[in-house]
Order: sequence, then C-alpha cells, then structure tokens
Amino acid sequence: MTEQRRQSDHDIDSLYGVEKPSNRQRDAFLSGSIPVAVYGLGKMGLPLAAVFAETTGNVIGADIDPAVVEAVTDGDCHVKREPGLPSLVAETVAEGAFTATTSPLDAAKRASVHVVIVPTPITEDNEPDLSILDAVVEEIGIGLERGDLVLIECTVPPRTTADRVLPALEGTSGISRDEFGLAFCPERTSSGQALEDIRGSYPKIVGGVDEESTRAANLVYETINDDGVIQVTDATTAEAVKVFEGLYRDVNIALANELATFTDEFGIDVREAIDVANTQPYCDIHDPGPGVGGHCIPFYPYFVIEPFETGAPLLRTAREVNDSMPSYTVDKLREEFDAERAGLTDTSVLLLGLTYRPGVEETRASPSLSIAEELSAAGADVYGVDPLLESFEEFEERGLTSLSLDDIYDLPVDSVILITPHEEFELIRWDKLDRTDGRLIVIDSRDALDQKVLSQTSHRVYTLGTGFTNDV
Ligand SMILES: NC(=O)C1=CN([C@@H]2O[C@H](COP(=O)(O)OP(=O)(O)OC[C@H]3O[C@@H](n4cnc5c(N)ncnc54)[C@H](O)[C@@H]3O)[C@@H](O)[C@H]2O)C=CC1
Ligand SMILES: CC(=O)N[C@@H]1[C@@H](OP(=O)(O)OP(=O)(O)OC[C@H]2O[C@@H](n3ccc(=O)[nH]c3=O)[C@H](O)[C@@H]2O)O[C@H](C(=O)O)[C@@H](O)[C@@H]1O
Repeated sequence: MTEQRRQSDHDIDSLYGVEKPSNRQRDAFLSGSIPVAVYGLGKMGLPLAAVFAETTGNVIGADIDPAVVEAVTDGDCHVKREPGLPSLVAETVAEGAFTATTSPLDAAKRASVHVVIVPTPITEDNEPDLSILDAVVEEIGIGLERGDLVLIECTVPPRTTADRVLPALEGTSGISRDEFGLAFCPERTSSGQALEDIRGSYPKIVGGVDEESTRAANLVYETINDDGVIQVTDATTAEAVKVFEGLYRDVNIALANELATFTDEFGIDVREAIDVANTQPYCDIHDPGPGVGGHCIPFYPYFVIEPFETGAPLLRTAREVNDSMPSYTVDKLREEFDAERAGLTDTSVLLLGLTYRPGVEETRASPSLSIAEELSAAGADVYGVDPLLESFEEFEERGLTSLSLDDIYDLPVDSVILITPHEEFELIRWDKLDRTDGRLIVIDSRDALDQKVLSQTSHRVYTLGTGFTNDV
C-alpha cells in the first residue's frame, strides 16, 4: 500500500486549474497532499472510501449516522458480505489513511477532492428525491475552496449536476464556476463485488461541467481503476450513461417477464427458448422472475419519466410489467389452490428468500413485500425465511411470520414460493417438507431449485417461465 505513494509534493494541494504537469499532480494525489472526502459510507461509499484511502493515504469519510462513523473509527466494517472490505477498512484506519466524521461540513473544510455517494431515492409519488444530495452539496459549498474538485457518484436524473449542483456550489461558496471542478462520475458497482468493481471490472465514466473538470476527474479515477477511464462530453452525458444502464436492465427484465407469462399458453419452457435465443450475439434477454427489487433498477426509470416533458411509454410499461410480477406469482399459486377448490384462504404459504436478490441484505422494493401482503389479504397464513435478515418488521407488518431455516420442517405448510435463491436453501430437505392433506405445491419463481431432488418427492412444482416441472 505505502509503496504506491510517491515523494510528497507539498506545493500541490488541489487539482482543478493547477498549472503543473499531470504527472506531478498525480504524484501529489498519491502522496496524500490532496485530501479526499467521501460523503456517504454505505454499501457503496465505504468500499469507495477504503480504496481511495489505500491509494492516497488521506481520506475523510463523512456519514450522518453515528453508528457508521463509530464503526469506521474503530476500524470495523459495517457493510457485510463484501470480500476484502473488512481487512481494507481495518488496515487503512489503523494506518491513519482513513478517518470518519459525522459532520460533512468538517470533511468539506479539510478536503480538496469531494466524492458524493449518498442516497438518491424517490418519493411516494415516484418523484426523484434529491434532498440528501442537496444537503451534502450545501455543506461542501460552505467548505469549498478555489482549486477543489467535486465528484458526484450517486445516480441522479440527467442535468442534475449542471443545472442543480453547479449553481448550488457557486451560490453557497461564492466561488465562480471556473475556479472549482465539478464532474459526474457514476458508481457502476454491484453489491457483493464492490472492491473488484471499484478497482476496475469495467471502465469508470467521467463527465465534467468543463474540460478542466473532466481532466481532473480522469486523473483521480485513473489512480484506482485498472480498467481505465472513459471521458465523455459533459456531466449530463455521464448521468445519461448511468441511467441508461439501469433503464436497459429494467426494460430487458420486463421483456423476459412478459415472455414468461406466455409459458402455459405456448405450452413450452420459455426459459429454454430465451437461453437458446441468446446464443446469437445481438440477443441478451434477461431472466424472468417474481419482480424487480433493490433501490436502483426499479427507481432509475422515474429519473427520466418524472422530471422531463418527453413521454416515456416504454419505460412506464416496463415498470408496469415488472410491478405486476409479484401478483402474477401469487396467481400461479392461486390457480393451483382453486383447482382444488380450496382457494388461498386458510392455506399456509412459506416464502423462501425475502431480500431483493441473493447475498445482499437489502429489502427495498423486494417482490416478497407485495407477495406477503397479497397472500395475507387473501386469507393465507404466510411464513418467511431469509438467512440474511435480522429484522423482519416490514414483513410482519404484512402478516408474515418469520422462521429460521431449521423451523420449516415442523410447519404444517401447504405451499412454498421460492422468491430469492439464497445459497443456504440448497440444504433444504424437500422430502421432509410435507403437506397435511394433499400434495405440497412449490412455486419456483427463479428456476433455482434442484429438479432432480424435487422429482424424488410428490410435490407439484411450477417454475415461473417453465411451467410444471414435476407434475407426476
Ligand atoms: N447499492 C448499489 O448497488 C448502488 C448504489 N449506487 C448509488 O449509490 C448511492 C448510495 O447507495 P448505497 O451506498 O447503496 O446506499 P446506503 O443506503 O447503503 O448508504 C448511504 C449512506 O449515506 C449516509 N447518508 C445519508 N444522508 C447523508 C448525508 N446527508 N451526509 C452523509 N452521509 C449521509 C447514510 O447514513 C448511509 O450510511 C445510491 O443512491 C445510488 O444512487 C450506485 C451503484 C450501485
Ligand atoms: C446493470 C447492472 O447490473 N446494474 C447493477 C444493479 O445492481 P442491483 O444490485 O440493483 O442488482 P440487479 O442484478 O440489477 O437486480 C435488480 C433486481 O432485478 C432482478 N433481476 C435481475 C436480473 C434479471 O435478469 N432478472 C431479474 O429479475 C433481481 O432479482 C433484483 O430484484 O444496479 C446497480 C445500481 O446502479 O445501483 C449497478 O451499479 C449494478 O451494476
């Protein structure tokens, strides 16, 4: 770690508009004489701050959550299931390369490079909520100095950096826009592989509000991203790149989900048809499932649908299709119980996997939330297992009773819906799961269950996008 740092170059303490050769600026950045502040130390911000600390030796993390700051200060890693992150946080904190504060203003006054990676959620009305970003930008503006560089990494609607952040920084700091740098440099990382992605699974994108901002941002990210940096025309282009990645994904998943609803009428395994269609290079249909969760993909479409006049019928329709999948999943189960003329009332349903995807302890927009709600409303007894979750409050509010994986064998369960295929579910002993009166109905919404194992049971298994796969 320390061998990366060059001889300290104390007469360079900022990057924007500095009339020094780029290699001298790079050496100064690597020597730690240009302090970096990272605002937001969550799933994305903590690994990012740790990598900058490893690289420059001089990072101040700012997070308004005292528990987060306390953990970092103690060298602890509060973000779970990120390979390599606990040791990197411990090392960089022990080395004095990484400190944390609950005051963004304190960080802003001490840093010359400001990296913002705080939440940019949407409101109940699906409007982008940039209030957290605005708050951080205001603090940075107060602490801003000439030559500073501000890098926005959190996903925002196109035009936010140029039309909202830039004027806010000028207004709060009193410094004119040609005396500090501002660029949009989207975070393209996936939870569970954050360090690998940040260090260069794919290129970093940078787009500045002016050429000098783009140049300075490029210099910063070239020090941490081994796959290189793509400089785009401006900040809005960079914002569009990030949002387009997410929009592509939401629309593509919607196509896969809509195709899956043809399974029974076509009488085919739609998943097989998708896999084979994807064997030619210009087809990449994604996987059908019970819905699209997380705090990114389900929300990015609203960063384009809501703030702009231009119509977005395709984006809206894709959201409707994906948002219909939890009900579609419940309907598959309902059809089964209706066939027995029992309906869902007083049946017991076990939900396997409540987070939005395997291995990530996140439940925002998770399909399991609406599936639990709909089943409870239909009069079913709903149980749920998720080995990643410690709190089930938002599910209990929806009528779900949480269980540990070991408890499921004592349950008088009539049906099981596999929603999120955590690897722990591979240990389930399906032959020990039995229904009191009749055959256990299993809905595999992710095509994740071992059909060989299930074929040795009498369970009726319906796989979303495939149909019945064990209908003896
Ligand atoms: N989670 C993901 O997979 C990805 C997220 N992103 C972007 O990164 C942003 C952050 O995502 P995560 O790290 O997952 O969120 P997170 O919820 O895990 O962490 C956000 C952190 O920001 C802190 N925070 C909130 N308000 C603050 C303020 N005013 N000042 C300082 N810190 C504040 C919170 O205490 C929390 O620790 C997202 O909004 C998204 O735009 C981008 C790519 C991937
Ligand atoms: C294009 C892309 O892969 N973007 C990533 C995505 O990460 P995220 O954690 O949101 O996971 P995801 O794999 O997109 O899954 C989102 C949701 O969609 C579902 N999903 C995903 C892929 C698929 O074929 N079918 C499907 O139903 C998942 O089950 C999940 O509920 O969004 C991140 C983000 O932008 O926040 C981004 O940085 C990540 O690289």
